Amino acid sequence: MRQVTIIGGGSLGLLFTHFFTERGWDVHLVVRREEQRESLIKEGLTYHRGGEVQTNAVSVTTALPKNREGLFLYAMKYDDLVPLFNNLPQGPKLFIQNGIAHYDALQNEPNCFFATVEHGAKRLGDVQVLHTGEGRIRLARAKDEPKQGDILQSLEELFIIETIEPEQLLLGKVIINSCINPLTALLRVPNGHLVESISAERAMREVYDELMNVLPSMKKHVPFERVRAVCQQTATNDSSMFVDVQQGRKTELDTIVRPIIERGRLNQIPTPRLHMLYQLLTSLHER
Ligand SMILES: NC(=O)C1=CN([C@@H]2O[C@H](COP(=O)(O)OP(=O)(O)OC[C@H]3O[C@@H](n4cnc5c(N)ncnc54)[C@H](OP(=O)(O)O)[C@@H]3O)[C@@H](O)[C@H]2O)C=CC1
Ligand SMILES: CC(C)(CO)C(=O)C(=O)O
Repeated sequence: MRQVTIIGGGSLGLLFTHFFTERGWDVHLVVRREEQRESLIKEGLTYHRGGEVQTNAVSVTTALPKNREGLFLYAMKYDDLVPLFNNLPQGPKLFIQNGIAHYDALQNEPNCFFATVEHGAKRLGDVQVLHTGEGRIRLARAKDEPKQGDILQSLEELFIIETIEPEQLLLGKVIINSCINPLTALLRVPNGHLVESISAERAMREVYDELMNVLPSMKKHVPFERVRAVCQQTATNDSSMFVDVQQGRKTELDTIVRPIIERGRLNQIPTPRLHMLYQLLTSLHER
């Protein structure tokens, strides 16, 4: 049977637990808190989508079980992933975080795969997840990567497996997130505002142009029109960074914006706008 171990029982971890369970996989979830483990054992995991509600039993522990085979899917945020870098299992590992700092750290590690998730999910407490938006799950398989035939093939029912460098795939999302997330978080507006206000759109364009100075080869993959389209398609959504700010949580700036500033610094390309956005948002949780 196809086995997957999902580490992290937050919004995406619970969504993927549901996705794999309903496709008949042997799923095991690793959560951080005993309280969440007990609730999941007692109540199962409930998935909500529109009017649809499904509850399934979950196999769950607070520590990574020994002797699990198959895929290990890491579903926590970047900051919580960093302490695990030195203790990753040997088998195939899949990372679905936004941003790119995890790729920068793990790119030379064997058996690591990287995906971007365009679905939206919101955890409703410890045992319920709301599927807020459908989208693609794109998994990068580099051209020169040794064949991981079985494991990648078995993911095809859920993921789009693309022959693309993981860095290019992740940068595509980083560009969109860098244009939209910091500005919406600072202005405290939903995504649509960035194309509804002339001045906000100009500011977003300036951020985009600065990103393209650092990543010129990405312009053809993510033209400015694509960023505008995401703002329009998600017009009423609050970006994840705006939600983090509303809830007083640390944002994902260190994996979304900071790696671009670093790439600029390495190539002597100034990034004053990104630097300013980074400083302003960082200051919010330094109080
Ligand atoms: N939510 C979404 O719609 C989307 C999210 N993403 C990306 O996916 C990543 C995860 O986001 P999301 O699911 O929303 O985040 P959440 O904050 O909802 O969930 C993260 C979960 O990881 C758990 N966790 C942290 N450290 C560990 C650990 N060492 N062992 C086990 N569990 C751990 C947390 O536990 P605890 O509950 O105890 O804090 C929490 O439940 C982010 O990079 C995000 O940007 C990408 C696309 C869409
Ligand atoms: C695409 C976007 C901006 C949608 O809100 C997103 O991924 C996020 O909020 O992090």
